Amino acid sequence: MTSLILRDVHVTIGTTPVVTGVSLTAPSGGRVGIVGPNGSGKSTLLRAVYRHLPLAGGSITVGGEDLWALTPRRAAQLVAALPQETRSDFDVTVWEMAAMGRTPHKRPFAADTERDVAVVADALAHAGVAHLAGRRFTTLSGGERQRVLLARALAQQAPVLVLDEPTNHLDVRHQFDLLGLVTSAGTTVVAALHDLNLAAAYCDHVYVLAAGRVVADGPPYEVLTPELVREVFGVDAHVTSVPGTDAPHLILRPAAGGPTTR
Ligand SMILES: Nc1ncnc2c1ncn2[C@@H]1O[C@H](COP(=O)(O)OP(=O)(O)OP(=O)(O)O)[C@@H](O)[C@H]1O
Repeated sequence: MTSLILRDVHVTIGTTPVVTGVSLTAPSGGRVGIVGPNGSGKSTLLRAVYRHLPLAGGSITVGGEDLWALTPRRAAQLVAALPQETRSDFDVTVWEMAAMGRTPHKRPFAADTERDVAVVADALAHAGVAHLAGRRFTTLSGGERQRVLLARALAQQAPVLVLDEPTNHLDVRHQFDLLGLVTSAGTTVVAALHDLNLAAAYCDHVYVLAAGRVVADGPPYEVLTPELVREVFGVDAHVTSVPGTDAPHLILRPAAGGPTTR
């Protein structure tokens, strides 16, 4: 089991500081949500965690190891990602796309072992896309692609899973299926989510980003208050609870008196 700890992380794009001093802890097996308005830096932060963007300051440790000091192969053994956008012009089959998740566990150009084949088959089945295994990835719908990319991430068998808007493109049932699947496996999960109710239902800790900084964090019922939602998102929220749980449920509506801007 593996924790993920970000300390005072800064990420700069070009000359623009986009993430400015974010500290975040995902304990081993924890389910951490990142919410925040468009452009608040969620994807940029997660890109630093799956090493697509370098740190301009701070540190990220995975299971106590300095993520940015690891080889790419070792880092990919520890952190798997479902990014928000992935090139969709890969002319590969669904099976081949999911099998890419095995790369960090294999020698270059090595053939798949029986175990690789079993892991890929299992990942496709869990993501609900085993029936698509022979299809070209480019011919899939947006939601089908998303689930195949989830299968690729699952096949990676990393103890930390980073999800950037994983429910984009998914119908409601598949939203529940995906989040239920990734949050029930004991994996450490960090997910950027736009849907506050999904964040509340599936995460045990939520970080709220605004303008590249954490403005609040804690259990969803402590953090996702009407005051915070109004302040950060500029909308009104009525908070109820999901029966039988301590997860808040937000009924959102346009702010009385018009939108506020940040
Ligand atoms: N390659 C880039 N070049 C210039 N600016 C960028 C680049 N990538 C991101 N940004 C800017 O950085 C800021 C944060 O973007 P980011 O994608 O991290 O936000 P986000 O919180 O994930 O937003 P969203 O909810 O819209 O997905 C935005 O203002 C964005 O325009």
